[in-house]
Amino acid sequence: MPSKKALVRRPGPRLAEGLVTHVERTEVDLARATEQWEAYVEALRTHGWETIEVDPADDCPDAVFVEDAVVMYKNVALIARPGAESRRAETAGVEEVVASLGCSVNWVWEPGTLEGGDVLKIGDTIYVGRGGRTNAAGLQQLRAAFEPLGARVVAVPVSKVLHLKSAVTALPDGTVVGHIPLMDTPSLFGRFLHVPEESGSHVVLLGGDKLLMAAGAPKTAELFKELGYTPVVVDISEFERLEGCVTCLSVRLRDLYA
Ligand SMILES: NC(=O)NCCC[C@H](N)C(=O)O
Repeated sequence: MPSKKALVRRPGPRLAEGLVTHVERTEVDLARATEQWEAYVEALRTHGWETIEVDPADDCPDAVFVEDAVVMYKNVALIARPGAESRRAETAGVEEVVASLGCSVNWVWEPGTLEGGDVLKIGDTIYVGRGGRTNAAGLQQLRAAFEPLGARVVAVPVSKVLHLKSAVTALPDGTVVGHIPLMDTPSLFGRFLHVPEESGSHVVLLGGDKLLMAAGAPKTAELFKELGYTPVVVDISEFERLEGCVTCLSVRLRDLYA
């Protein structure tokens, strides 16, 4: 039965120490980030999502980017093993919540590494970025967990951005949207639409024609409007300083069994 729950995790006191890899470090304003996070959560709620707060992991500066800790497919949660060692302690709290929601739980094991930001699901096709945070063993373990359940896993090289979903996400009709300069191999995606801004590549499907997007992509929002979608815009500029995007601040649970 379709469910509309979303995991979120409040920004912790050490947010400003979060990792940066492909961007220069700039100062993060924690108070402003917290306001932006609250508005993000409110946007999910306004569009019918019941939000569930995962317990804080205050020693982990990047814990707010909760999508990296788990990958959901059907009722199965694959607990990630972050490629960034400083993020490994984030997964325990997420595991507890998905187990309490009745998910079947599976894990990525050493030597595998995998972060949820590298996983883009479009129906039963699961694109997995092989890049700085997800290695070949992690990818293979995801295949072993999900292919027997009916998924088709497509590996995608990622070298220019942090995660696959820093470069591409998908519209409700399955069209992949991305900003070509950030992509290694646009030709891997069957139906692809280039968008004019980097953060225009990031959409969270809220249901129906509603697309949650960052305020930093006004031209892309216009393009999506012309295609019949309704952008729901949130300012996440403090998270963008740490290479975060709208997708990484939540995990939507759409196929809970219970
Ligand atoms: N899925 C995502 O896009 N996650 C963003 C993670 C940003 C964090 N500063 C990191 O480098 O791990």
